Amino acid sequence: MGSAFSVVASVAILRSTFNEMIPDEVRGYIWSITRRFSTEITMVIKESHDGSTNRLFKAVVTYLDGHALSNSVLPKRLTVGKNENVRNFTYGLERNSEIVDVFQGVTMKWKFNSDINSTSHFETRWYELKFHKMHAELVKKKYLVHVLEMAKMFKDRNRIVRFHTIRHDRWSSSGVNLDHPMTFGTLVMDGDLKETVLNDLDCFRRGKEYYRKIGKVWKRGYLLYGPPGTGKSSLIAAMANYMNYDIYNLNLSVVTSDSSLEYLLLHVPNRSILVVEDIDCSIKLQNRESQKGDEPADSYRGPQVTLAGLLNAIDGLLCCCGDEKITIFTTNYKDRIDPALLRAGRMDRHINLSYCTFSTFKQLAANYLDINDHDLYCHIEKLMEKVKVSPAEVAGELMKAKGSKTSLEDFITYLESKESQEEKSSTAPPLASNVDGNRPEPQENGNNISKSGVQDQSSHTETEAADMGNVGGYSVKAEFANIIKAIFSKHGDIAANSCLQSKQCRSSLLEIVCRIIQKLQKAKLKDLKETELKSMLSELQDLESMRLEVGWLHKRLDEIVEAMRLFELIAVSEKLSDTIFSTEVKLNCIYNKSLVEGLI
Ligand SMILES: Nc1ncnc2c1ncn2[C@@H]1O[C@H](COP(=O)(O)OP(=O)(O)OP(=O)(O)O)[C@@H](O)[C@H]1O
Repeated sequence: MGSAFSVVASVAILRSTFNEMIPDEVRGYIWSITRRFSTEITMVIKESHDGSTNRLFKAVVTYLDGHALSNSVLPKRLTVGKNENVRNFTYGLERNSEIVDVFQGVTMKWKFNSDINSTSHFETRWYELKFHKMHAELVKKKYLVHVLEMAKMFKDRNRIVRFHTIRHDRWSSSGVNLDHPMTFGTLVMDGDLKETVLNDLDCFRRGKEYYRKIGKVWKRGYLLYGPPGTGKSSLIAAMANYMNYDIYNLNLSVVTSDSSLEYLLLHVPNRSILVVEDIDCSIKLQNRESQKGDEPADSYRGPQVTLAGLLNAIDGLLCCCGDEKITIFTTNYKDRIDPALLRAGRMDRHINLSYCTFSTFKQLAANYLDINDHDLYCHIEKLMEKVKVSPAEVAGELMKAKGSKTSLEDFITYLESKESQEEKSSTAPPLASNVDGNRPEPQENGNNISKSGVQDQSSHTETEAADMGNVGGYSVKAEFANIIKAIFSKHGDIAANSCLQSKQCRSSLLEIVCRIIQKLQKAKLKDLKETELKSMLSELQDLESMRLEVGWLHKRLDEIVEAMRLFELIAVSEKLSDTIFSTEVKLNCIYNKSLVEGLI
């Protein structure tokens, strides 16, 4: 111990003697010689660069906090804090402290420095990055980019989702922290619906290159539908937390004009979720002209947004401005929504959230009561086959009492009283059942619920699949399931060799093929427009560049184009020769036939 002290003391004496005795210029020269033989390079990353804030400096702060300070041996001193808008504690280096990061097996030494100007008291801060000079290319080309990318990821992960509302036709300036506890861990869903939604979101998040490649705006639209209390708002919160996107709540009833709506939508930033709740109610707006006519001019206080305005604003925004945006519409009455709003490209996925099944009840009981099984479950299961009950109702009942047995008993009483109420109402004369007005019962599957009110579990599963079908492991809209089956049986799995790896992305490609087939199925040659054909052909080219085997469809489209041209020629020709006449007879066959005959 004593000898260690004497070594340190001698070094200190030597250093001060060196500094005092040797003039500045000579010292500088000696250091420059030493540096020449040094194997290390030092990069200095200052807080400001070329007179403006240095993005790299900010990224280093976040990177070291999120990566190096959590993965390496901690320095002896570090700073720690927690700001309002972040989820976790944030750590940083203290002045003059160092930390080592390892990237692709190479050691990167970071040091934080700061200096306070004695007159202006202005603090200058900078980081030093030291590495062996043989790794200079690695640092320049890869490591710094890695720091920037990781910092962005850590920042996104740590930020709290914010909720924005509208005030005077503008988004509230910074919104409020959402801090909603609902996650995909606590949200209960039937069957593999949760997994399907998660896969869809993952695929979307990773889809930047894919969307760019196929020339589409990077956006996704979801329609959540189902009776009240089945988890539509909860799913939105879970999605926002999962994606870490802010929510922009578009309450159409407070927007005063179509142009304000356009402005609002244009100012939804990237990586956000735009939510329009109860879209069926908002869509009544399209009739405001007629409402105005029925009422005195000054009594009309209704919203000023039209359906056309909404469609334009959504398409305008999504087609040209911004990236990575999700739009969600919710409704209790899917059949009341104008089909224009639901068409593919606007709402890509229709997700049906329905009444509780016994399986979802068990998930809720596990969440709320910490139990996985109970003697009373058998009785509950039988009752739930007869009584429709929403997750919100189950949650409400399970929260009432403390003990699990009491809770379950109370829940049974609740189900029994619902059952007897439903029996009474189903035996009541028709007039009596209409006494409460003519608002139909909300749809759980896009169809009216059966009169007896008994939840038919099998039809529930069937109709749920009506929105998300599964063919050969591909999750596609059920309306496309039969088309895909027909394609696969004639041409095999045309997506098997696609350059896209995930089934979810391949499913989206298959849906594009189905959409083309569907258009052809509906159209006759005389109705087809050249522009439509061109857009189908360019979609096919995109699909082929993704190595989808659609040559057979391409060939048919070429034939149709050819037939169209010939027919136009005939139509303009004044002199019909015999040959042309016989061609026309042939063409007329195509003209009146299904355009997909023999194709699949
Ligand atoms: N699927 C679910 N998983 C877990 N909890 C749920 C679920 N659905 C509903 N709940 C519980 O019920 C409450 C109300 O549900 P939520 O507001 O999400 O339903 P909703 O479908 O949006 O209803 P509404 O159509 O009336 O707006 C939630 O706060 C949550 O506690």
